[in-house]
Parts: sequence; C-alpha cells; structure tokens
Amino acid sequence: MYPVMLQIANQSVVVVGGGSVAERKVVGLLEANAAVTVVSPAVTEALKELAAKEKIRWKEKTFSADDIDKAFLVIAATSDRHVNEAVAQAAKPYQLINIVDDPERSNFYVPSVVRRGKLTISVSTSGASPTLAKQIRDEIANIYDEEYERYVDFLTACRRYILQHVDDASIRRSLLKTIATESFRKSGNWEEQFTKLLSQYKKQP
Ligand SMILES: C[C@@]1(CC(=O)O)C2=NC(=C\c3[nH]c(c(CCC(=O)O)c3CC(=O)O)Cc3[nH]c(c(CC(=O)O)c3CCC(=O)O)/C=C3\N/C(=C\2)[C@@H](CCC(=O)O)[C@]3(C)CC(=O)O)/[C@H]1CCC(=O)O
Ligand SMILES: NC(=O)c1ccc[n+]([C@@H]2O[C@H](COP(=O)([O-])OP(=O)(O)OC[C@H]3O[C@@H](n4cnc5c(N)ncnc54)[C@H](O)[C@@H]3O)[C@@H](O)[C@H]2O)c1
Repeated sequence: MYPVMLQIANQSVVVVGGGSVAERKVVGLLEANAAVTVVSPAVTEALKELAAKEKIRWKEKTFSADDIDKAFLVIAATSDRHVNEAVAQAAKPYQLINIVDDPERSNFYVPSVVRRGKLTISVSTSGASPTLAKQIRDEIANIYDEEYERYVDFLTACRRYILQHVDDASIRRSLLKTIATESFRKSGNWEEQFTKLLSQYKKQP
C-alpha cells in the first residue's frame, strides 16, 4: 500500500448505500470538503439531515452503473454483497474505488484518522484489523491533543516568515528545527519565544 493525501475538495464522490458504514465514510468525506452524492433507497437519520441541509445530494434509488459515471472516487457501502460487486464491476480502471466488504476489489482503503487542523495522522493495518487501527488512533489522539491545531498554524506562519526573512541556510534550518521541538512547544508563549530566538540570531556576528 502507498499512503497519500488526496485533495478531494469539490471533487465528485459517490457513496452507494446509506447505512451506518456509509454515514461514517460520508462524514469523513465532508471533513475534506468533497461534493458527495449518496445513492440508496433508504438512508440513516443523520444522512437525511445532511441531504435536507444540502450538504450532500441524495439519489433515493437503488444503484445503477450510470450513477458513478462522473465520479472521481466511489465507495460501495451497501449491505448486499452482490450490489457492492456490481459497483466494483461498473468502476473504470482510473476511478478510485473502495468496496467496504471486499478489500481485494478496492484500490484504496480508508484509514483511521486524527485531525488537528492542518495536522493529519492516519493509521492503517491494510485491512488486517480495523479495530486495532481505531484503538491506535484513539491512543494517538490523546498524545496529539487539540492544542496542535493552533501550534501547527503557528508553525505555518513562522516557517513562512523564516523562509522570507532569514537568508543564511544553516540559521534557517536551526530555527525551523527549534520551533518544532517539544521544549519549544511546551514553553507556552510561542510568539514571544520566537521573537526572542530571532533576536538571538540577529545578534550573532
Ligand atoms: C478505519 C476505518 C475507517 C472508516 O471506515 O471510516 C475502517 N474500518 C473501520 C471500522 C470497522 N470496520 C469493521 C469493524 C468491525 C470490527 C472488525 O471487523 O474489526 C470496525 C470497527 C468499528 O466499527 O468500531 C469491519 C470491517 N472493515 C472492513 C471489513 C471487510 C473485510 O475485512 O473484509 C470489515 C468486516 C465487515 C463484515 O463483513 O462484517 C474493511 C475495511 N475497513 C477499513 C477501514 C479498511 C481497512 C482499514 C485498516 O485496517 O487499515 C477496509 C479494508 C476498507 C475500507 O472500509 O476502507 C474504521 C475505523 C473508524 C474510526 O477510526 O473510528
Ligand atoms: N469497511 C468498514 O468499515 C465496515 C465496517 C462494518 C461493516 N462493514 C460492512 O459494510 C456493509 C454495510 O454495513 P451497514 O452497517 O452500513 O449496513 P446497513 O444495513 O445499515 O446499510 C445498508 C444500506 O445499503 C442500502 N442498499 C441496499 N441495497 C441497495 C442498492 N441496491 N442500491 C443502493 N443502496 C442499497 C440500504 O438502503 C442501506 O442504506 C456490510 O456489508 C458490512 O459487512 C464494513
């Protein structure tokens, strides 16, 4: 397996099926701002609500091959193996396809994810044990808490500043390294510490 980060914002995604597994995948897809269409005669309450708020499109019908004609990415999440297999058959070789009950027919798997703003941590067991992936995700979520969202935003701004204003490559490297250390992160007032660091470097002959 080859891990990647997909830019899926505004891309057309079709989820076939509207049960609890489809709902979980839809929630993850919306976090990535995908344009989601659900094809299913029945859907969960949460999916119904998302359709009512126009966060997703719901085609209230059973699957037919033309439903995925223009999809960049397809997820087959019905409870009927034969329908999921029909979705796999209908997919073109260049479409990204995930069959939730048949990893071998899928060309990608969905990992378990911790999101902290720009920081994304994904865990996969390549299908060996989604339960273990979820457990490890929960452990990681405790270590990398909500503070990381603000911290990574701070690092983004500092890095931009450093790349623009510090010409010396070794000072640049050293600054980028220092602001990403645990001791810097735990120092509390990041802006103040960063200003201090910069002035130390400026003082050097
Ligand atoms: C990570 C997560 C992401 C997500 O779905 O969003 C995800 N499964 C999650 C949970 C979960 N899935 C299952 C259980 C029940 C307990 C168990 O079986 O262990 C639980 C636990 C629970 O629900 O708590 C059952 C299951 N899953 C698959 C099969 C088919 C098979 O193995 O053949 C079956 C048997 C179905 C059956 O016949 O009953 C297959 C896949 N599931 C994957 C992903 C992909 C591999 C990921 C990897 O291992 O790296 C892969 C290959 C394809 C795919 O779906 O992409 C999500 C955690 C969400 C979170 O983080 O909160
Ligand atoms: N990959 C995973 O993460 C994972 C986790 C648990 C279970 N599963 C598997 O996922 C499947 C779905 O589980 P669930 O709990 O969401 O099931 P569910 O019974 O809650 O939902 C099934 C959905 O499929 C829809 N459906 C049925 N026939 C259809 C058709 N012809 N066209 C379109 N939609 C159709 C139904 O309307 C329903 O909305 C099961 O086969 C289960 O084995 C996968």
